[in-house]
Amino acid sequence: MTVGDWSTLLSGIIYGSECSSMESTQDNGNLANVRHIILVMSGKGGVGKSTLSTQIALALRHAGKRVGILDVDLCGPSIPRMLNAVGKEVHQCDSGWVPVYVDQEKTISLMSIGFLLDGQDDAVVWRGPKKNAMINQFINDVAWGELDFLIVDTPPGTSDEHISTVQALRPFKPMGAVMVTTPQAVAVGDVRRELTFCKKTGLAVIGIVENMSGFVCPYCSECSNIFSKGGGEELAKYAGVPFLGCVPIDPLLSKSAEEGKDFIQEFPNSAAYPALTSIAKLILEKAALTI
Ligand SMILES: Nc1ncnc2c1ncn2[C@@H]1O[C@H](COP(=O)(O)OP(=O)(O)OP(=O)(O)O)[C@@H](O)[C@H]1O
Ligand code: SF4
Repeated sequence: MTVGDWSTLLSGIIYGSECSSMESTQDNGNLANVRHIILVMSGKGGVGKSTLSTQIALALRHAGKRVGILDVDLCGPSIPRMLNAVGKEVHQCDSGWVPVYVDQEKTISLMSIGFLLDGQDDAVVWRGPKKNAMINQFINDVAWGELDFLIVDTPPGTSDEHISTVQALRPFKPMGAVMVTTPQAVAVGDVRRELTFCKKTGLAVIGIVENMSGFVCPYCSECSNIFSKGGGEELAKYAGVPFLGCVPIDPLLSKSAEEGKDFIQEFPNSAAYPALTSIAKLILEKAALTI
């Protein structure tokens, strides 16, 4: 299926000439100039994959990197809202779709099915083959231009979307997956299954993040472990993969996600800031090793 076929199927794509600076190397495709591809995954829904994808991207961007985000959560695309990009339009050029630039400097770009739907209440009610075709289009036909990092936000579980994403990315040798869990045993169990998925599909695991790991009181800085603590670190030890850190529950983080604010820039003194920037730093160190 060609780009043109999809553009008649889905509204919201504008034909334009915005991509003069982003022509891809014809031989290698649109990901030719993307240095590191990172998937953000979890066996469980609602654990903070999109939040972490967004914040890791912002932290890498504030570290001076060019970053793209690909939202392959077809049924629940939440990143446009988190980056204040709802209602923006995807354009089309000779080499494919031009992603939406979130900032004026064009250092952070985003592609999401959210940009292709008529309205915010539209639902994607597709069977596997159509979802797979869409994911292949997202991976092969978005003209990302030069990026240091492409962060791929995935839906929960180990479904068709995951298999298609990993298969389509394989030729581009992704750096690996960041696994997100919450501290509870049920979430940790689901992430254990996700680790098995990575093993079976040959996807490296960059490390595990424990999100919503305690609540730091803004008044006295006391940490209450609302959902228990330590499940992520234990799982990392058990699986023999790096533990990337604990991100606490931070009301400023959820408020920023709701309002599309740049949390990393606006709240450097908040509870979640040190953990998020430390995760980005670990990713940068790991990327330096794999250049
Ligand atoms: N550390 C945190 N502190 C406070 N709120 C958080 C934190 N992490 C995530 N949230 C909030 O939890 C909710 C779910 O997060 P998010 O949408 O990122 O999860 P998800 O795993 O991507 O969900 P889905 O499985 O639906 O894709 C959001 O409202 C988000 O703002
Ligand atoms: S953590 Fe401390 S300041 Fe916060 S509500 Fe409890 S007692 Fe009060």
